[in-house]
This record gives sequence, structure tokens and C-alpha cells, in this order.
Amino acid sequence: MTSQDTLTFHPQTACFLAPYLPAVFPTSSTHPHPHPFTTLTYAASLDSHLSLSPGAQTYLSGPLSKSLTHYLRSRHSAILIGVSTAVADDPGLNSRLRGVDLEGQPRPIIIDPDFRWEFTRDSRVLKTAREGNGKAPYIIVNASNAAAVDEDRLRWLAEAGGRVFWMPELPSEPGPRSSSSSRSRWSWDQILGFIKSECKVDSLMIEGGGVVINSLLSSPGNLKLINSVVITIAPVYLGQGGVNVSPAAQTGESGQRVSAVKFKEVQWNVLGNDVVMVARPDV
Ligand SMILES: NC(=O)C1=CN([C@@H]2O[C@H](COP(=O)(O)OP(=O)(O)OC[C@H]3O[C@@H](n4cnc5c(N)ncnc54)[C@H](O)[C@@H]3O)[C@@H](O)[C@H]2O)C=CC1
Ligand SMILES: Nc1nc(O)c(N)c(N[C@@H]2O[C@H](COP(=O)(O)O)[C@@H](O)[C@H]2O)n1
Repeated sequence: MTSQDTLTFHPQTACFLAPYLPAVFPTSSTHPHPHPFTTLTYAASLDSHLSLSPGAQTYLSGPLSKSLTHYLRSRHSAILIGVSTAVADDPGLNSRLRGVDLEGQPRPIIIDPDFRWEFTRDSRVLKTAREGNGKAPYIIVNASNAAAVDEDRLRWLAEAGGRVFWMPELPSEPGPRSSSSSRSRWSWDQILGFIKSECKVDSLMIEGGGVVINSLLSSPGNLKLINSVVITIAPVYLGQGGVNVSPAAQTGESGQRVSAVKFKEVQWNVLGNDVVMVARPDV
């Protein structure tokens, strides 16, 4: 890592985070939890956009909140993103905080059921791993695509120390298959269970993008899977047409609209020009 890439971070800046972080030494119990400790985190504009458009990487976090994200990365065993984020951003997905060694780096996990991420040996996450500045990615692909996967990408992944995990397809819903359901979708219960049992991950930071975040926020069942949220809000409007965070509408018992998601144990912290909300879903 060059010194230009290295971020510094004063731990006292993160005092407010402590109760929301996974345990440093997870205790084993006779009834181990089936899912990893899961933190949902992202940066959004004032109009709740993650980026200017689906394919555009957009820098929202200022230097302090960016360092906070890299601290969070160093405190989780893995970071998860959807494949469209990998395609759009060519991300490094490591922690660039001074003093974080390879052991302290998170494992990047990309949810890519159809193996459509056309990475090369030069993709950042692979270069970062080969240079010893991060771990190589695990890519979760639908097991029914195993026969169609090209050998080059499997080799480049293996060279860097990464691998594909083949996850079984969910049984399809009865009834006609519409074009919108023709793409594989797993439940978050299934994804998190698989990541814990097969990828051996105890703590997971979910970074995005929009499809991933909106689906996690769109049902009480999914919200129960989230232990903490860390959301940075930057002082900018990106304008209409961006990738928006806005969960599905929810209705109450008599059909009236109710809030989609509420939070408890909320703390707001000003970091430079940004505010960072830490909280837990109220479900
Ligand atoms: N500001 C921020 O903090 C962040 C911004 N971004 C931005 O978000 C944008 C990308 O977001 P999106 O286009 O919404 O895509 P996305 O990154 O959420 O990926 C969506 C894809 O992931 C896979 N996927 C997601 N959930 C799945 C499930 N339950 N089962 C199976 N497959 C699943 C599918 O292939 C789906 O098409 C980019 O512009 C990126 O720069 C991404 C992460 C963080
Ligand atoms: N916290 C945060 N702030 C922003 O402004 C962002 N654009 C993102 N994006 C996420 O970080 C990934 C890039 O990571 P590297 O710096 O390349 O390691 C990107 O893919 C999003 O997951 N996050």
C-alpha cells in the first residue's frame, strides 16, 4: 500500500460505535447462531441516493467518515456487495487504515448468482490481494451455473487466493415464471446462513448497492437479520435518476400505510461535513 492510500483514524472517534460492533473474540456456545453478526452500512446523499446512476461510482463520504468505514471493515470478518457494485466500482474492498495487517482484513464476498462480473487479473480486488493488502474475494454463484463458468476467471481467482462458492438455487415459486423472476434471487436468511456455515464468516458488513440494501430493508423478516446499521449522510443532493435507498412500503393491520423501517438505540454523530447514524432496526 502506498502512503497516499493509507488512512489514519483515531480510535476515540469511534467510541460511539463500540456497542454496535461485533465481539472481538466471538464466544462459541452450545447453540451457535446460524447467521453472522451483520452490520448494514452505506453512504447516501440528502435525497437518499447511493450513486448518480447504477453504473457510476460516486464519492459521498468525506475523509473522516471514509476512515470510519475502513475502521468498520477492519472490525468485520467479511464485506458483502451485490455484483452490480463490483461491476460499477471495481472496488478494493480492503481496509486501508494504517496498521491493519492481512489477518485484520475483511474477506470480500460478492453475490453474483449468474457469474456476470467480468473481472480480470487486473481488477482491483484481485491486485490488492496479490499485493498482500487484502484478502481475495469469495464469489457466491448459483450452483445451477457451474457447468457454464469460464476457466479463466476461476484461475485468476484461485491465483489470488479466492474462490467461487456454489449456492443451491431456491425452489421456484409455483405458477408462471415472469421475466422479472427469471434471475436467481436467494432469501437473505439463506445467504447469511450459507456465509456462516460454508464461508466460515462470523461477522459481516453489508455495503450495498441499492438492490441489496433495499431488499434487506423491505421486510421485517430481513430486518431481524441485521444487528447494526451505520449510515453516512453527505451534504449533497445527487438529483433524480440515481440509485435510491427507499424500502418497499408497508401497511398496517387495517391496510393503512405505516413507516417502512424504524430504528432504536439511535445515535447521530457529526464527522467532518457528514453525519453518521448508528442504530439497530426496531423490529
Ligand atoms: N454510496 C454507497 O455507500 C454505495 C454505493 N454503491 C453504488 O450502488 C450502485 C450499484 O447498486 P445496484 O445497481 O442497486 O446493485 P447491487 O450492487 O445491489 O447488485 C445487485 C445484484 O446483486 C445480485 N443480488 C442482490 N441481492 C441478491 C439476492 N438476494 N439473491 C441473488 N442475487 C442477488 C443480483 O445479481 C443483483 O442484480 C453502484 O452505482 C455503486 O457505486 C454501492 C455500494 C455502496
Ligand atoms: N462508505 C462509502 N462511502 C462512499 O462515498 C462510497 N462510494 C462507498 N462505496 C462503497 O465502497 C466501495 C469502494 O471501496 P474501495 O474504496 O474501492 O475499497 C464501493 O464498491 C461501495 O461498496 N462507501
